[in-house]
Amino acid sequence: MSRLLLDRVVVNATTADGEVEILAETSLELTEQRIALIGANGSGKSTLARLLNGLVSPSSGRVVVDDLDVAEEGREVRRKVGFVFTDPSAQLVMPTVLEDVALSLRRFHRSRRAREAAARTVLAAYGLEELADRSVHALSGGQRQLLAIAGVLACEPDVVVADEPTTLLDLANSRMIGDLLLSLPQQVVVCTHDLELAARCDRALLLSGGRVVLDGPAAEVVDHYRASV
Ligand SMILES: Nc1ncnc2c1ncn2[C@@H]1O[C@H](COP(=O)(O)OP(=O)(O)OP(=O)(O)O)[C@@H](O)[C@H]1O
Repeated sequence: MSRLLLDRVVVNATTADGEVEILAETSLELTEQRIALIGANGSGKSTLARLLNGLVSPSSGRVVVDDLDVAEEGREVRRKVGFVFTDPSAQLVMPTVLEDVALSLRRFHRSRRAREAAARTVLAAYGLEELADRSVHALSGGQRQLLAIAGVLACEPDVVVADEPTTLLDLANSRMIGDLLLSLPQQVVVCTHDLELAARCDRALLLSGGRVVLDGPAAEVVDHYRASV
């Protein structure tokens, strides 16, 4: 597993009311395979998740992935840490399913032919091969999220960070995506309101008001959170 380190990280944001703290000073070391970030809307889960691949920068402190400082080696870190958004449309940019996965693979294969062949293999691995020539806009929500995750995994990241990946999905698709994420060999950090999914992780962090207020075995943290709301 990778070692994800937050060393005295603070995140501030500038708003109409001036500078506000959205993540209070946080130091953490994440080495478990499956880690859930839970807590109410606006508690700071996405901010914490986005720090891990440089989508959010700390106002002070350091974020280190293995031995890479995210502020200095963002490009390398983004190769190591794949990010799955709540809304897969944010990461599907090409007209067809095949072209979209092929685009993710441009770092691995120079020729278009090789990229498309590799993309077909990726699609087959996720049961999406029959949709190869379909428009990405003509997929169901579950298919779209599966495709977005396949595109991230095709780049062979060591860590997958997923920000509420099941929020827009129905029950069956949210189970399918949750099961997939938890079955990955990679390290997975998932922000979620799905407490069943969170409880199946190894470790959970409960956030409230921009702070980690509880951190421990996932089932215990989830039980505590359920009892407190
Ligand atoms: N760039 C920003 N500028 C101002 N405020 C921000 C910014 N980013 C986040 N915030 C605020 O910081 C707080 C934490 O936001 P964050 O998105 O991390 O919460 P969250 O726990 O992921 O919420 P949700 O469950 O609703 O997605 C919220 O009050 C949000 O409005």
